[in-house]
Amino acid sequence: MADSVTSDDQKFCFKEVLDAFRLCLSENKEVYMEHYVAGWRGLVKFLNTLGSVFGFISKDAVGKVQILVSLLKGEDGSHYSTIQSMVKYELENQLVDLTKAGAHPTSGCRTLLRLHRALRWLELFLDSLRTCSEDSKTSVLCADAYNKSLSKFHPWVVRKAAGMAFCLLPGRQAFFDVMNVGTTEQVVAMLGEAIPLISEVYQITEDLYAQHNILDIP
Ligand SMILES: CCCCCCCC/C=C\CCCCCCCC(=O)N[C@@H](COP(=O)(O)O)[C@H](O)/C=C/CCCCCCCCCCCCC
Repeated sequence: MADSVTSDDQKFCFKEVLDAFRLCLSENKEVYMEHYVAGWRGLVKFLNTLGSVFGFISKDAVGKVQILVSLLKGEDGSHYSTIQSMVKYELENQLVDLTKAGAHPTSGCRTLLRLHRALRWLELFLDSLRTCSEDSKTSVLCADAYNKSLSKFHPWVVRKAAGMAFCLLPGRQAFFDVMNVGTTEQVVAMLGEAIPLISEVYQITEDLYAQHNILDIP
């Protein structure tokens, strides 16, 4: 794993994100933290190509990825090898603030929940990018996906700032070019591979959090 999640010495390549999410699931459907975090690092790399107006989003995502990487590399790292083991360990050891913000603002469960909610936005956004027409506006697709998912967890000021940033998104073709995959047909095919993987990781995490009643960690 590279030292810095902000390192942008490598060009973004969507295949990296696809590979990370492909490696995320174990045979018995546990979600490997190392690959989950690698998927997010790849996505942040893409976000960083969009310019400083997206800096506040990138900063938040990078901060959360860094928290998870620190836990994974820390002395209790063995408990963080999968999302399932993290939830078990943190709940059994009272390391999560369950009802109100308190002693554990950077617990793995809380931090991952924020990224998990954003993963639903990603799934919806990628699906609309995959199926949209050539002249569709990415700003509208992104806002629609956001309004159907992540926005309900954000206060007005964040929703407003995100909405303004979306207006500055490049067009669909520029998106596809930055993905570094090849022709439009190849991009669409790769999105078709990635979306079910992302969706499965999302659903397994959602079910796990629901089962432990931790979908509302403050
Ligand atoms: C062409 C295909 C590739 C598409 C690649 C998309 C790349 C997206 C990369 C990262 C997505 C950003 C993930 C943001 C995580 C946000 C987590 C969150 O909800 N944080 C809030 C709550 O945290 P706490 O305060 O409770 O700790 C925090 O308040 C948020 C602050 C920043 C604003 C987040 C807005 C998110 C908008 C959705 C992402 C839009 C990215 C557009 C780029 C296409």
